[in-house]
This record gives sequence, C-alpha cells and structure tokens, in this order.
Amino acid sequence: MIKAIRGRLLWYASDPEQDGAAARRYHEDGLLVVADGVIRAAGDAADLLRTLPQDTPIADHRPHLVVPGFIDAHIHYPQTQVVASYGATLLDWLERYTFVEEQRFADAGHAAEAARFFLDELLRNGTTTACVYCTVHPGSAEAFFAESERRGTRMLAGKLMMDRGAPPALLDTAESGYRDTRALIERWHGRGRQLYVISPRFALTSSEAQLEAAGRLAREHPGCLVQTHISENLREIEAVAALYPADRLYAAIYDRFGLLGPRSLLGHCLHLAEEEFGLIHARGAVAVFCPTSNTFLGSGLFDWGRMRDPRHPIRIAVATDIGGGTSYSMLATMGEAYKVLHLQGQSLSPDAAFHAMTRGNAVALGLEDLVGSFGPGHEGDAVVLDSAATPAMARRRVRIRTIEEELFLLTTMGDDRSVVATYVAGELAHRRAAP
Ligand SMILES: O=c1[nH]c(=O)c2nc[nH]c2[nH]1
Ligand SMILES: [Zn+2]
Repeated sequence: MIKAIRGRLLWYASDPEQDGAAARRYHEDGLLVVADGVIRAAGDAADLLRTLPQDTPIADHRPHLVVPGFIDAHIHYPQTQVVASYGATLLDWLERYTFVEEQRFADAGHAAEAARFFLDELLRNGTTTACVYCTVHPGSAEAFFAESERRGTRMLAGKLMMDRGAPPALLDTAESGYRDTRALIERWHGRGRQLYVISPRFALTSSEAQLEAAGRLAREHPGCLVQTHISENLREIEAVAALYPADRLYAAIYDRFGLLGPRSLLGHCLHLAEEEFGLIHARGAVAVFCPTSNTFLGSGLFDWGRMRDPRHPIRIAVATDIGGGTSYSMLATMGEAYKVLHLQGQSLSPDAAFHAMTRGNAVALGLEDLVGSFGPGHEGDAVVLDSAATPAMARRRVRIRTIEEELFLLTTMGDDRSVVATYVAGELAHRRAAP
C-alpha cells in the first residue's frame, strides 16, 4: 500500500558536526512516499507527485515541518510516576522513590497499563524509537514488547539485571538474570520491529557474578545492544570504588566483563577520569547524554567538547532518561542540552541538535539503515512539527528568516505541543487535538 506525507521535509544524510549544513536535506514543498511501511522516495512534491498513482492517499501537512521520528537513547518506562520527585540526588532518589515504584511492576496488569501510557506519551512527543529500561521483572519486559508490537513501533528494551543493592523484591540472581534475559532474547529479539537490550542496571546493583553473566549474554548474542549507567554522581562513584577495590576505573569494571564495546550504551558519563575517556574511546562505546536528568538530579554537566577531543573521540547519543529526566520531549531535551553546553562555554548548533535526536541516535544504536533518516529503504517513521505551536512561539517566529533559526526555536521553546502528528511505518499513530 503506497501513501504519502506532504510538508517541508527535513532530514540528515550525514553528520553536520563534520559536514556542516551540507549534511541537511530540505525540501520546501516535499513529499515522503511510503510503501508497505518503508520509504520509497523523499524529495520535491512537484517531481514525486507525477510518479504516484492518481488515488495515492496524501496526508497534507503543509506548512509544517516533517522530520524523521525522534529517537530516545535511554529512558525508563517504569518511571512514569517517578518523574518530578522532589529534593534528592541519585542514590537517595533511587532508594526513596524509584525502587519503591519499580516494585509495582511485579504485577503484570500494572506493567501493561504503564506500557500503554508510556507508548502513548512517546508518540505524543514524536518519539518513534527508544532504548528502554524495564524493571527486574521479566513480565515488565514482556508487557512492554507486547504493547510495542501491537503498535508496530521500532523499540529496544530489556529487563534490568540487579542482584544486590536494592530491596529484596527487586533482586534477581546471577543465574536467574541470565536465564530470564536469554529467554526474553529468544522470544523478542528481532521479532517484527522489537530488539532486545542486555540491561545490567549499574555496578552498584550487580555482583561480579552477574556482570560476568551479562558479559556472557553479550558474547552469545552479539546482535543485542548492552545498556547500563556509569559515572553519574560523585557519591555513586565512591560507592562503586568501595565495592570494586581492584578496579582503578569505573569503566574498567564493565570492560573486565566484556560490557564495553561498540554496542554498549553508557548512560551519563559525567565524571570520567582522563584514562576512562581513552578506554571508552578504544572500545568504541557510546556515551549517552541525558541533560534534563543531569540537571534535575544535580548530577553534573556532560562535557560534549571533551567527548569530541581528537585524542579520544567518543560516540554520543542523547536521551530523556525519564524519570530522572523531566520531559518526554526530545525537543525540550535538546533545549536543555544547549544550556548544559552553553554553561561550559560550548555550543550545540540547531543542525547538530536535530541530527542528534534523529540520525545521530540511529547511528549510535546501530540502526542507521533502518530509522533516523528519510533515505529510501528506511522505515517510514516521521513526526510533523509546528514551530508556531503556542502564542509565544508564533510571535517569535515572525522574526525568523532561516531554517536554522526555526530549528533553534523548536528546541528552545518546543515540546509535545509542537507535535502535530506522528507516523509509525507510514501509518498515523498520533494526531494533535484541534485547538
Ligand atoms: O538516572 C538514573 N536512573 C536510574 O534509574 C538509575 N539506576 C542507576 N543509575 C541510574 N540513574
Ligand atoms: Zn537511566
């Protein structure tokens, strides 16, 4: 079935941090043609309309922007009722709020309801792919994948592995974590659009035996990504050093167990030692920048410039990190990223920000041939954006002359209100209510 979406099409064919504006593809009156969920063509409407059968359904979104569906590289679906928990930093936030809430996911009905809310909310915010932490309960991952499969969304997720450092009701064991993860991989990895991510929470909540088991899973299932947290908070780093006295570096712990490679996603990376930059660079792992979480929990400032140091360049992904993070919106997340970099005398161009949450995250997740771009053969996930979504945005937009200025307005003032519609594999999955 062929369908088309008409609007101002914008996507990236390469990285604007390297290629500048030449990385951007932009069609003022553009058409995105999707056949059976896959992009057949993207370009000028005047050219492409001639090639389509007369009766092709066309969703006309002019004058709005149409960009690839946003990708969130790190988010916790069980934390929708943890967001905005007051007055804590990482370790007491985990203990007082997060570990309490995550225990509710022993109930499969609760997990299913939370997964429905969560996916609705992602789509309302224009996010069509996310790398998702579930809870320790295998049923939480089961509920999430089942709901994502029902919607046809390209999602990556995994059950947490955690066998210490949390209430007993949230603990698995090295053996059961291995067994349950393996069973979930066999059931879900590569089934339709679902992908499994091996998910040891972090060094504080896994024994050495469990990290060894996670490393074994990564070796046995090289197609799976690995996600974990590292170097977010100074007290966390001290506690990790006390638990792992033989390892001089936090990153070296994960490395020792085979958890540091090009398919590893390392949440936060805020207080890395110089040697850790070298090690993470050498292994090709990805540092995941979660700006609203880092400011909300008072954890620290992600040093993007240092990640780009030519002596040890580190790959970067960007993410909301709900529920340490405060917004589901990747637009708002990139607005906060700009401020975090600005505070350090660095800049983040509008092109770099839009690239990061689309093609950039796709590259970081190894999915650049599938999502994050409108190149032919990519899956037809798209978001339609209104840069005059609020009276304040509409007033500001009157002064705007260039596409870069418009993109910057969207990341500075935009959020879910700017999302007019979200398409999953060419099908309408969310439409903003009429004002
Ligand atoms: O921001 C965070 N959220 C979490 O759930 C978590 N677990 C370990 N470290 C963490 N950091
Ligand atoms: Zn997290």
